[in-house]
Amino acid sequence: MSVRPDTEAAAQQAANNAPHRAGFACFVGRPNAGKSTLTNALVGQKVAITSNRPQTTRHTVRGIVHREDAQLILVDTPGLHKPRTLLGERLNDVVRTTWAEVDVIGFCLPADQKLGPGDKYIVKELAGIKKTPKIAVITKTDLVDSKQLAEQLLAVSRLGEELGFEWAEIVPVSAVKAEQEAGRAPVNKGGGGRGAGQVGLLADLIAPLLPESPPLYPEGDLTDEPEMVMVAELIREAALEGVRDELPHSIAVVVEEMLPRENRPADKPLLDIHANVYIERPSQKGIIIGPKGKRLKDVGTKSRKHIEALLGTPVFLDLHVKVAKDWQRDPKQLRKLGF
Ligand SMILES: Nc1nc2c(ncn2[C@@H]2O[C@H](COP(=O)(O)OP(=O)(O)OP(=O)(O)O)[C@@H](O)[C@H]2O)c(=O)[nH]1
Repeated sequence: MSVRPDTEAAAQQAANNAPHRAGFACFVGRPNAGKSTLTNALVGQKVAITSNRPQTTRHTVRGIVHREDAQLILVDTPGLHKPRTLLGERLNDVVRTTWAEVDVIGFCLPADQKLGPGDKYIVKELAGIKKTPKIAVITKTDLVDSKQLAEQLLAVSRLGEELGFEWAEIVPVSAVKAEQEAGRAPVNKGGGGRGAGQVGLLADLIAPLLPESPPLYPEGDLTDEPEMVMVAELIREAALEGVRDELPHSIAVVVEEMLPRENRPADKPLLDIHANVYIERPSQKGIIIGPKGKRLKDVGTKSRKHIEALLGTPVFLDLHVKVAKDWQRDPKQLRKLGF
């Protein structure tokens, strides 16, 4: 008999005897650091909104990783940044409140970007949150060679020392590699995903840092974000694609209504979704709608596909573009738009 099965059996035995753990973790880092992509890779399904534009994550979206030994609830926060508007200030408050409440904080630093003032600003703020264990996650490792990666690992370790604390762990990951491996070894369900992407390893390292607790969510739940908010985020993500640089921060989406279409045969259900895309100025309307309405139509087609995948039902999506004048600066409008 080979040694390996015995070792595996022993590990399994230990896992069976170990107390179950459950708790919250959040990923922080500069915009575009790869936080949402990492959340999705850990959960194994698209729950957080990703885009190659900074600051796309506005709502706190939780992804839930179910494992034999632990349940990890991931809270995805917006990036911390210098506030220029009322919205910016509120977002930063959300971030700090989240940090103080979670069991583990993962600081994400892209492997291909020099550790800069933005990262130092965030880590300095993190150093102030003494009791929460902090893990440094070097993301996007597929974009660099081993020498560059080693330098980044050293840089982040030194930054911790400079600021007077020690990282609980420093882990390099690649969500892209993990995704490529996903077909062979899913991370969710525990046990899989220990390949070159190292996303499963990250979950292994976070799990022991969580408090002893039975699962907090039923197995199979991947997120507790209300469906309407998730749907709105999927539409906003599609609306952000390919628009001019100044526009992303001006787009908000509110789902007004989600109702099953009446008198449909039981095997052919249809969900009617009415949503408004809000922009700040009338001049932005043309950009969103596009020539002969083509852009808006594309936004509808694209987001509908994602929504149908999320909800598991065919959808009729009715999109309207509305102007909410200077909504980012107006407290009343912000409340109405869900901030
Ligand atoms: N090559 C590579 N690209 C990645 C990886 N992870 C994320 N990206 C890309 O990096 C960009 C930003 O990723 P996000 O996950 O949206 O980043 P974020 O930190 O959530 O961004 P904000 O929501 O703006 O804070 C996207 O274009 C991703 O496709 C990775 O492991 N490898």
